[in-house]
Amino acid sequence: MSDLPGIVITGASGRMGQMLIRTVVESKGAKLVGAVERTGHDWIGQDLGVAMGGTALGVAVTDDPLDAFAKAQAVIDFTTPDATVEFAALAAQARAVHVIGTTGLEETHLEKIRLAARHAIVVRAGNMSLGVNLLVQLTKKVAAALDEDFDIEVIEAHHHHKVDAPSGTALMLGEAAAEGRGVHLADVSDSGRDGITGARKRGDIGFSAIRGGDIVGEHDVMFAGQGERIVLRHMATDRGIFARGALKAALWGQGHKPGEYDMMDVLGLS
Ligand SMILES: NC(=O)C1=CN([C@@H]2O[C@H](COP(=O)(O)OP(=O)(O)OC[C@H]3O[C@@H](n4cnc5c(N)ncnc54)[C@H](O)[C@@H]3O)[C@@H](O)[C@H]2O)C=CC1
Ligand SMILES: O=C(O)C1=N[C@H](C(=O)O)C[C@H](O)C1
Repeated sequence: MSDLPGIVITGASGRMGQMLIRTVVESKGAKLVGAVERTGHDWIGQDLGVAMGGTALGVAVTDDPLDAFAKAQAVIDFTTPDATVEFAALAAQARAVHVIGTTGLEETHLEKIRLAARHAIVVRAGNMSLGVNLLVQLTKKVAAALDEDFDIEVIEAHHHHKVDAPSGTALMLGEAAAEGRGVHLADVSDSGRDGITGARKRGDIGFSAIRGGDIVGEHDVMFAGQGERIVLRHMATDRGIFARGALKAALWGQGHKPGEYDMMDVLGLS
């Protein structure tokens, strides 16, 4: 057995789960030691490689997360908010780094993750790609340089399966714009325009969401002024960028102190 860090992937059959499995299996810096799916899923009990339509990987898919986490140094989790909260407590119990990519988390979920992070290393980000994390920094800078004569709009587009809006990335970008302006996003966020909304309020940060087809993830931050517009854009065309970022976070987390970190810490951008 190699002494590379052992990784468990939760939500193994999902769009991100399968991409993460391929990324870990191909990596020279980590080994796959477990795969978790929800109780009742067809893949439970099957060899993961076979379930994915390939050759056996020697890892059986399980619905017992604690048993899987106990064998791992890190858990990479792109599932649902309720599952992620459950996994946060179990990863802390197993002393495994918990990398959270799940979006759509509400304050009640975030509070439970914060509790787990008192005893565990948690790395959480609504987007694990290098490009988006750079875009967050750029957004903060441009927002700080411009005043409220420039209206800020965050426009995102995703595949038709996505269940949450605004996307986790759009919220990161909105937070960065608000921080650049020195305001709280909660005080200026406008995400539900429909009907007679009235004119745009000066200083608001607006969000629009497109859902369609197989769009992996696209984000624009628009600064719209009089006679000119600045648009910062990121386009994801391959989920591998998120999976590689998540694996980097799992390895970075080894040996760090308990606490909640993000990709800015991992990428050295903070
Ligand atoms: N932070 C980032 O860079 C990115 C985040 N995401 C987020 O990751 C999440 C998952 O996205 P997708 O893979 O597209 O969704 P998906 O629906 O394809 O996959 C989710 C998987 O989680 C499984 N699952 C649900 N409850 C479970 C439980 N209790 N135990 C074990 N498995 C469970 C489902 O069966 C499914 O296989 C979403 O919140 C999405 O927004 C997606 C891409 C990048
Ligand atoms: O659900 C997705 O697919 C994605 N979710 C993340 C988000 O909510 O921003 C990241 C990426 O855009 C893909």
